Amino acid sequence: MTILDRFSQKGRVALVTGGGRGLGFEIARALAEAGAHVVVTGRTAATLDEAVEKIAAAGGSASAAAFDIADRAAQRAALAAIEERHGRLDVLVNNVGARDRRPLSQMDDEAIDELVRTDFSAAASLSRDAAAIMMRQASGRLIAVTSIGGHVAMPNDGVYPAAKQALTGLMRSMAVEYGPYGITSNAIAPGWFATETNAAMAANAELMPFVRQRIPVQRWARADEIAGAALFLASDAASFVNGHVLVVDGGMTVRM
Ligand SMILES: NC(=O)c1ccc[n+]([C@@H]2O[C@H](COP(=O)([O-])OP(=O)(O)OC[C@H]3O[C@@H](n4cnc5c(N)ncnc54)[C@H](O)[C@@H]3O)[C@@H](O)[C@H]2O)c1
Ligand SMILES: O=C(O)[C@H](O)[C@@H](O)[C@H](O)[C@H](O)CO
Repeated sequence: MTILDRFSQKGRVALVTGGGRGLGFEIARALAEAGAHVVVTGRTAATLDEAVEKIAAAGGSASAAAFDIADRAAQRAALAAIEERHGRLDVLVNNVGARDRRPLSQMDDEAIDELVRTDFSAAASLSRDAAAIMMRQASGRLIAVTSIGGHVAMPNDGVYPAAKQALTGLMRSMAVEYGPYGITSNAIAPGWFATETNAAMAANAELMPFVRQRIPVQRWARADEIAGAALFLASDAASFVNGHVLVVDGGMTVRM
């Protein structure tokens, strides 16, 4: 077996939440290109169908499951369908993350709860139920897409960084709890990526002096620059990497 073989996802089944667009789509595309069957989830069936078509057109294998990530019954149904159809689940990427760019002082109780439910609690229940399948196989990969938000905080960004840090803490607990069962848990913490959701900010020329000053590589990341980190953590090449946060931010958080 060569080192490149250790990156292969052949014969594996992966579930990528929020895989219809943005970073989730790039992660799904990479896992499929490496040989996995990838199930992408999200709320909009048409977006997911388009993602599945793109992956299939490139020779990959994918299917879609449309549901709100916070809907626990729908989560369980999606996992049951994967078990029934494929008999296994090798990789879970908790990529869904809602954004609420408001200071805490402007967020009411419902807004706080909703953000935590979507960005943290949904990943906790889905990971628990996915890990139950992975424990029966004695192998699996749990990957959380967190953020540099929380390592550092932006003004007017009240709760999102806290939800992402909660997800980081969960990843570490899972690394300890599930490590004995052959399941690794890791996080990817992206910096500033020019995905659809950031399109207006990425196109804003007034922000570029800040970007050049704060990000050592002096630019926004392309969405596909997340893919290598995800494939690595999902692969046998990362078999002894457990409980790690892989920061992908062009050096933004290490700059004084
Ligand atoms: N783009 C960045 O710069 C950046 C930086 C750090 C972290 N992140 C994180 O990376 C992840 C992907 O970000 P992105 O830029 O691709 O954003 P995005 O908004 O395009 O992706 C989020 C995905 O999750 C889905 N989603 C959101 N709420 C959902 C819900 N309640 N139920 C089901 N699906 C839901 C969206 O439809 C979308 O497919 C997020 O967790 C985000 O917090 C992004
Ligand atoms: O943690 C995050 O999700 C990121 O920081 C993103 O929100 C953006 O890249 C940044 O805020 C600039 O728009």
